[in-house]
Amino acid sequence: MFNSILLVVGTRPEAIKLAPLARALDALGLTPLIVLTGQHAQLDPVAFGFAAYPLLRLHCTARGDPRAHAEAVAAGLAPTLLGATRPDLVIVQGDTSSALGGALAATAAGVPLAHVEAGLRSHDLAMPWPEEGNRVDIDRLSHLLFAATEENAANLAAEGVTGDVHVTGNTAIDALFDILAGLPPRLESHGLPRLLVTCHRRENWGTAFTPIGLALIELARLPYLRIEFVLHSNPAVAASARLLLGGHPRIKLLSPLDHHAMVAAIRSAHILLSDSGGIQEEAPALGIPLLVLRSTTERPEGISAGNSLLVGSDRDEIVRQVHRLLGDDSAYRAMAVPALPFGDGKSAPRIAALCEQWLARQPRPDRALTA
Ligand SMILES: CC(=O)N[C@@H]1[C@@H](OP(=O)(O)OP(=O)(O)OC[C@H]2O[C@@H](n3ccc(=O)[nH]c3=O)[C@H](O)[C@@H]2O)O[C@H](CO)[C@@H](O)[C@@H]1O
Repeated sequence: MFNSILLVVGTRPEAIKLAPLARALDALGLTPLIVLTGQHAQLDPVAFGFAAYPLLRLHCTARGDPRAHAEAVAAGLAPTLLGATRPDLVIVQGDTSSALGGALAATAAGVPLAHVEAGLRSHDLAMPWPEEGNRVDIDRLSHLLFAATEENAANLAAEGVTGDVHVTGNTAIDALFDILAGLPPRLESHGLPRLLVTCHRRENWGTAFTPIGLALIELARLPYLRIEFVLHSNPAVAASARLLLGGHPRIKLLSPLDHHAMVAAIRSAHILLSDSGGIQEEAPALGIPLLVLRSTTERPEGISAGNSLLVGSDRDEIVRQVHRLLGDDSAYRAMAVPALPFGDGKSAPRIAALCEQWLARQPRPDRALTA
C-alpha cells in the first residue's frame, strides 16, 4: 500500500533541513514528492539531492507581502492536493511563507499536515515577523508536530495544539553531520583569527544594517583579525552590505556558499557573527562561539548551552563582545565547547518512522476493501 507524501520546499534552509527527511522517507519506501515553491527562485534541487525524487515546481517567487506569497503557494498547490494524486500527508518545515502556504493548502483540501521544526517561539509576534506568526499558525493546523527540543514541545503544550507532538531533534544536525562526514578532519588553525559574518534577517535590512556594518568597520581596525562576510542570495539583502562594506581592504565579501563550503567556513572560523536560525543550530554542534545579531531568539537552547550570545544590532555591543572573546581566553573557551542542544543527528529517520506509523493508523478508503 503506497502512501504519498509531499514535502514543501521554498528556501535554502528548508531544502537543507528537508533533504535528510526525503532520504529517510525514501529508505522506508515512502518516496516523497518534492514541491519547489520558487520562493528562493535560484534554489537548485540537485545541490540538495532532490533530483532523485519527483519534483513539482510552483514558480511562486518571493513577494514583498509574505501573506500574499503564502496564498499564492496555497493556490498553486491546490490542484495537486484536490486531484486524483491526492497525497496522504503534506510536510512543511520551519516558518517561511512557503511553509505557511503548504499548511493552508493542506488544510483547505483536508489533507493531513506535518510540521518539522514545530514549537519554536520567540514569544514576540513582531520579532521575527512574519516567521513567529507563521509558526503559530502552522502548528495550530498540524496533525503531526515534530519539535526539535523539549522547550519547543512545552511551547506547543502551552498553546494547546491538537496534533500529535513528538520531540525529535532538528534535522539541521542530520544535514550538518552528513557534511562533516565528507570533510577532512579540522586542522588546528595557526593563522589569524577569522570572524565569519552572515546577516539576512528582515529586521536587519536597509538602514537597520548600518550599526552592524559600522561595527565591522571598527573591528577591521584590528590588524590581526580577518573578517569575512558571506552575502545572502537575496540581492536586496546583500545590497546593504555591499553599499557599506564593498571595497573595504580588510573586509572580504563572499558570494553565497553551497552548504558544504559554508559548513567548512563555519568550522574554521574563530568567531561567528550572524542572525541566522540555522547557524544558531550549527554553531553549538561545531563548538564555534556565535554572537547572534538579534534582540531575541526562538532558539534559546544555544544560549542556555553557553555557545551563543545575543548582541542585537548595537554597534558598541557587537564590538565589545568580539573584543571580549578575542582578549579573554577563558571566556572564549567557555563558548567553544561543542554541544547538541538541537538534536543528535538522527532526527530524520526518527521523523520518517513516526510519519510511517501515523499513516498506518489512518483509515483509508481502500483499506476497508483489504481488511
Ligand atoms: C526566523 C528564523 O530564524 N528562520 C530561519 C530561516 O532560516 P535561516 O535563518 O537559517 O536562513 P539562512 O541563514 O539563510 O540559512 C542558514 C543555513 O544555510 C546555510 N548557508 C548559509 C549561508 C550560505 O552562504 N550558504 C549556506 O549553505 C547555513 O549553514 C545554514 O545551514 O528560515 C528557516 C526555514 O523556515 C527556518 O528553519 C529558520 O528558523
